[in-house]
Amino acid sequence: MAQLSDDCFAHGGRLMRLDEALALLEARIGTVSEVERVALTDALGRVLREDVVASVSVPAENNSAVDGYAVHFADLDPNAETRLPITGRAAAGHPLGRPAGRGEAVRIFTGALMPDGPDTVMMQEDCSLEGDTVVIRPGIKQGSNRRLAGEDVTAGETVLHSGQRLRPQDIGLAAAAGRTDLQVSRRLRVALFSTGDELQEPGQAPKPGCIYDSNRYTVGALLQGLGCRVSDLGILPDDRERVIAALGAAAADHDLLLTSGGVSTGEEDHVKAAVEAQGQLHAWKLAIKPGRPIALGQVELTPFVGLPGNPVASMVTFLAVVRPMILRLMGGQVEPPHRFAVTADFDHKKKKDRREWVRARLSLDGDGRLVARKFPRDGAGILSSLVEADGLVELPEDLTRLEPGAIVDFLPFSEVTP
Ligand SMILES: Nc1nc2c(c(=O)[nH]1)N[C@H]1C(S)=C(S)[C@@H](COP(=O)(O)OP(=O)(O)OC[C@H]3O[C@@H](n4cnc5c(N)ncnc54)[C@H](O)[C@@H]3O)O[C@H]1N2
Ligand code: MOO
Repeated sequence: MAQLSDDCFAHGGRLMRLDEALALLEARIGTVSEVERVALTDALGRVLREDVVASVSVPAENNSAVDGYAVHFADLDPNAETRLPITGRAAAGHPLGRPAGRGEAVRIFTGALMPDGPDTVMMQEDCSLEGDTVVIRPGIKQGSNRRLAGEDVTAGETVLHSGQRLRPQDIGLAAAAGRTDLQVSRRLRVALFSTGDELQEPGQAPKPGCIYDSNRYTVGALLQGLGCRVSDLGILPDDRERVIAALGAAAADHDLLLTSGGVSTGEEDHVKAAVEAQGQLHAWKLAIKPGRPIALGQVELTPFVGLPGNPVASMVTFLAVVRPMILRLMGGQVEPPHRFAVTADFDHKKKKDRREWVRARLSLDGDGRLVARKFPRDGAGILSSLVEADGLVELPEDLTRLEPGAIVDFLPFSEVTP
């Protein structure tokens, strides 16, 4: 289960660009090798670990796309009404059972097998009936309203690729292609802790100077959204021996250890010492805002990530760094999430060489353009700003000044959270 080489996160200590951090992680983190077979009903969100080849064509045979009448196009008068006798009936799952010859019209329903012979289907709204005769207006094209065998999927075609995270439509296509189960990465086992003497469990009577632990809930939910099996190991006490024991025990049966808090200076931090006692720890300073300090390391050969304690920093750093890392561990394709061009309605000054994300809400302006409005309070501790926002305006490293009206990249939360 070793996904790491020894001391793989070593880095010089200077401010690191996000691209550099991601490239380093990509180079040094491997994929958890174990896979499992799951029923299609359990496959949502899992990372596919096989190519799926269709065993059948979809549709398997030519069928009708509408309710109407199947006819031979050659029987239709291009300039005048055509009258044809209705000689049979084909419904979905109930084929005509014989070829239909020239001069016949077969009553047909959506999804019904096209009888041998007819090549065109007249929609019933475009016909009228005179007893058992259908009256067809001129003007239809040959082959209309017919779905051809294999027009969706051809037998033997690869319809899904190893590394995809399975969405509802992917699972539907696997079913259409004849599959009942899929080979996926086994769930990643992630141990999640919070650290900090000021933290209390929600529900406890509030103590002076304390706050309720929110990061463990935000990060736990992000992990669940990625399909991880999360071991919620609570708030770590400020007791070095217990932290060493807790991290050591978790390393034995988890693929990733995740904490939040205590990564900036680390003086009072037993987590740092506990990781170092059993592996290595490297404090990275990323050229990003919010976020910046992040600790990467390993306990034995299990990767360890210490997220910054500030709630906004912890979620944003998770999305920017830990999410791609988890996708990689799961064997998923790590493609950058889609950003969308929107108009900024705010001005913003920023430091050069730093990637910044501004929490923003989208609305339509009078001209129908999508406009990103900045959330007024932008501290790294303002968790409500993430709740109010639809996503993040992403400002690149080389930008120093943003003027209202500028076109910016918008990263909706829906691209990176469940
Ligand atoms: N002298 C310096 N001070 C700070 C620096 C720095 O470089 N030099 N960096 C700042 C930045 S940026 C951040 S982010 C924080 C990171 O601090 P830590 O990761 O060490 O986190 P803590 O000090 O433990 O906590 C920071 C803040 O977040 C609150 N917190 C922590 N855990 C949770 C939790 N589970 N749920 C909710 N809130 C949490 C904690 O109470 C603190 O208010 O450091 C800056 N300072
Ligand atoms: O990581 Mo810190 O948020 O920039 O406060």
